[in-house]
Amino acid sequence: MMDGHEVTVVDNFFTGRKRNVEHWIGHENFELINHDVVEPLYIEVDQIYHLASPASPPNYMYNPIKTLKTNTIGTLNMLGLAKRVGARLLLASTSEVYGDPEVHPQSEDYWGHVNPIGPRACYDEGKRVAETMCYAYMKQEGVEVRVARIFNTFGPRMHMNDGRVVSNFILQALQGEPLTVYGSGSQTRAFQYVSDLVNGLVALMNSNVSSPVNLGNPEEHTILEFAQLIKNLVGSGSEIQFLSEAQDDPQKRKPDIKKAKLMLGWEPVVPLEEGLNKAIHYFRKELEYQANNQYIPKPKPARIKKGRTRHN
Ligand SMILES: O=c1ccn([C@@H]2O[C@H](COP(=O)(O)OP(=O)(O)O[C@H]3OC[C@@H](O)[C@H](O)[C@H]3O)[C@@H](O)[C@H]2O)c(=O)[nH]1
Repeated sequence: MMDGHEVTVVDNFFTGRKRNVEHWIGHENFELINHDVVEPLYIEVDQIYHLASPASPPNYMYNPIKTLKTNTIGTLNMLGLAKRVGARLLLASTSEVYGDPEVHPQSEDYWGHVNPIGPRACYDEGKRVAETMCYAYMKQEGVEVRVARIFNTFGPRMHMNDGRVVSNFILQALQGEPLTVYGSGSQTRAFQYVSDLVNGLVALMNSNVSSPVNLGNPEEHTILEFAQLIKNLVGSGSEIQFLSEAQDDPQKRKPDIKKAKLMLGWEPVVPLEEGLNKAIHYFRKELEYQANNQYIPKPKPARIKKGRTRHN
């Protein structure tokens, strides 16, 4: 919008919130539509960032059929829209297409190791078939597609109840509650800050690279190291609590970003601690906001019917 583009945001608010975009409402280049991409959408656009789908494991597992519909029917609808209006479509795919990887770090030519009937399948397989659909539309219909395989990302405006590890640990540390580590904590992840991802998505959309590109920060940590880091940054006395391991949890994950560096001239620039401090600041404010804006329903006073005076 700041570059002069007109932006239409389409959201069904399943995991998104109007508060996240309220500062744009009224801007001449901004429009917000409450719509679910599982239903067809008729608008005129020249670029489509197809970001729909819950991305947090507890959210996408909450209603796996809906997750599948969003990633299959929703993707078909967005590709149909792209075909009709001649728009370019960028699919937000995921590092989860690599499943519990047997290759480390993961580069784009790795086909992945996914359990097609496990609890994560609605998302992993949903995104895999969404990629397949993109390339079918590209080959058969000439639709221009871009595919970003997004690795773990965090930042301000994540939902408090998102359920992913960064928001969970920060909120737990801020509230003095135990940091919940699933399994031994030896599994690894690499976290990128949201502004790096946004820059990568825009660079990919405007590039001529139609094959999949990893977007992530390659700095890898174990989840236990990560819990300790967040505890220190918050200055929290919270304990670390070990809970049972999540089923099919990928044991290691780290992006190989050579392709993004070479073909997009992109790489993450926000250091982990700087990004985490921004997220911590945001969640501190959110907790204050929540404490001051609790909606406490007041019981309605009983309606007393005016009695009629009976005259005999
Ligand atoms: O409270 C928690 C939450 C999570 N974890 C662990 O932390 C690791 C990261 O878990 P998250 O839920 O944040 O995210 P995951 O890496 O499992 O999945 C994510 O991967 C990449 C994206 O495409 C997706 O948005 C998301 O599915 C996992 O090993 C998980 O078991 C905890 O130890 N404690």
